[in-house]
Amino acid sequence: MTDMSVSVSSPTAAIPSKSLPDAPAKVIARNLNFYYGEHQALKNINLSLGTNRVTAFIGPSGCGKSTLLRIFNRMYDLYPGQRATGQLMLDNTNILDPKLDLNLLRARVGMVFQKPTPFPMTIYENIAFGIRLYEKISKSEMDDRVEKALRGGALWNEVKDKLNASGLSLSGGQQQRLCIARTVAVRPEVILFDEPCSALDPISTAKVEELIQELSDNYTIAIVTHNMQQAARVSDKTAFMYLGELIEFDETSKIFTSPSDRRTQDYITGRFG
Ligand SMILES: Nc1ncnc2c1ncn2[C@@H]1O[C@H](COP(=O)(O)OP(=O)(O)OP(=O)(O)O)[C@@H](O)[C@H]1O
Repeated sequence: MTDMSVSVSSPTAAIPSKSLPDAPAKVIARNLNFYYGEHQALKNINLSLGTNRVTAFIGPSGCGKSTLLRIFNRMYDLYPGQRATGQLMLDNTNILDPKLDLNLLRARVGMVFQKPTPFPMTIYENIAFGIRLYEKISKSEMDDRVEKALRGGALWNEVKDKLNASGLSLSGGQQQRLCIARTVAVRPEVILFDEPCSALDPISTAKVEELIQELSDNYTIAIVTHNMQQAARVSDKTAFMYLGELIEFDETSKIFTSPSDRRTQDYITGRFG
């Protein structure tokens, strides 16, 4: 771990906490474009997500961060008129292949949304439900998997005595950790976080950030955030996007201390966005 001092005078930048060696790519985007009907929302994106690394996506509202995240698990497929071109590889799988089994893709690439969205069922069932979609296992194996997932979501100690209570009875921060546990339960390889803390208080935010760092031991993570400090705290690499383009993509410490592009510097120092 290398602590870097922030050389850019900034109201928003924080001290990047880690600098790890490059990891092999888990996801690679080459000349990736995305269209909402006629509107081109992403222009020629080239980047890779390192295996078991955290990649943060930052940039002003409307620059295409969520659009990019939603391509990684083909979420856009649910909506007519939306299409991607170019290449997007998950290991040797072409994510954009029209013949791809989307259920399997979404088991490999899980997603946690901005607003906690537990299913209206018990805490136990919130976890078991997703596992049952993919696997047939005994009750005792399921009990085990549910416990492991809730531990993975850093929630087990808080809910172990009330697994039959409704997921909706939990606090917002607990609900978000339940959603993370639910995602982890199906053993994905990649986890996408779309502004996962924007509805949470600072204590819950800290817990989720800590959890994201722990999860990066075993999962490749992409996170969209408006919070500069959060990007600096949790990510290894940061991508700055602007008007549908990837402007700069580098080590998080580099982006927050000596960005190469003027627009990145202006954004992280709060001059626009
Ligand atoms: N369903 C949609 N139909 C048409 N255009 C859309 C749709 N969703 C997003 N867009 C447009 O695509 C562009 C990128 O939007 P996107 O939501 O990806 O940006 P973002 O960087 O995630 O923004 P924010 O930080 O506000 O969430 C914007 O110009 C937006 O208006």
